[in-house]
Amino acid sequence: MHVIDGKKLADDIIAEVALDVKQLVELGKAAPGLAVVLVGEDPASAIYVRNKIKRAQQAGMKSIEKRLPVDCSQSELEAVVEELNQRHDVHGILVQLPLPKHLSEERIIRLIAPHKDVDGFHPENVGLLATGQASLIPCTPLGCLEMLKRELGDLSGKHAVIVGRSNIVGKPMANLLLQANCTITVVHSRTSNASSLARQADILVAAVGVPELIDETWVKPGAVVIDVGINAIERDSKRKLVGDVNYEKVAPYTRAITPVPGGVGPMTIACLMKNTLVAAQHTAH
Ligand SMILES: Nc1nc(=O)c2c([nH]1)NC[C@@H]1CN(c3ccc(C(=O)N[C@@H](CCC(=O)O)C(=O)O)cc3)C=[N+]21
Repeated sequence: MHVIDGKKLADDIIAEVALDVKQLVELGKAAPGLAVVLVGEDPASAIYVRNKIKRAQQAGMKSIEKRLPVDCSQSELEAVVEELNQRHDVHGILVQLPLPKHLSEERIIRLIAPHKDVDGFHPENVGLLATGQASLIPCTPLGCLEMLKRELGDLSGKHAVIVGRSNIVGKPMANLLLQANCTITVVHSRTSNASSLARQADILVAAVGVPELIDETWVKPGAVVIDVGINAIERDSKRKLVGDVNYEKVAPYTRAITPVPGGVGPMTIACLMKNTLVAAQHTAH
């Protein structure tokens, strides 16, 4: 068994991106700009945004933050996105999700210019991914794929079981792995025999947001386990981050496993920087 070091891999990717950014700038182009839109103040997003700002700096990118009050209106938020769509110094736009209940995520995502949609959530990018065409690919699944390829090389013929069917992880993960010639099973809350299906997996991706749901009864010995969950829980009156996988119980049976923290999280941010670089490379400015 070995632990996949997402932090180290993310550091390597950021260093590569930084070199490419330097080249762009030497060619007389503007440094890639990444805009993050935050509605309201939630402590978990605060950590995420802080990490993104730090990584953008390391990569030599320009980082722009737009903060809106939790009670802002749909049209106020739309005006911010429209302004960012127009700005030549902004190559990537990320609207932090989830949005407060009174705002429509679908309408906001549709409004983001597809070539600036570094989350890969716009229906145009979703459709391109589903049909195997180049696109901006959601950061978390992209980071997971990178770790899987480094671990296993060619993924052809592997059986991947994905736990969770969200638009931001489960569904794009299934499409990406299908593209990589895996056989895909997606299990979710209505699946009757989820753990026995999971036990057939060569690759198990957990993305449900239920702390430590996956124990050793879900895992075939020698499987590669990717834990996407980042759940803040309280244990022994201390705040702690745990994944969707019960790491202590599962790790001994795996070929390789990602830890939480230090696994998928840092890779998500590294892929966000990579997507922003790609978006900048594809524009004339
Ligand atoms: N439009 C949108 N796109 C997102 O990608 C998105 C989002 N909204 N909303 C919130 C979630 C959450 N998310 C995280 C990414 C990295 C870490 C991360 O870097 N975690 C580190 C550090 C944790 C820590 O510092 O304590 C780790 O797991 O090691 C965490 C959380 C992206 N999200």
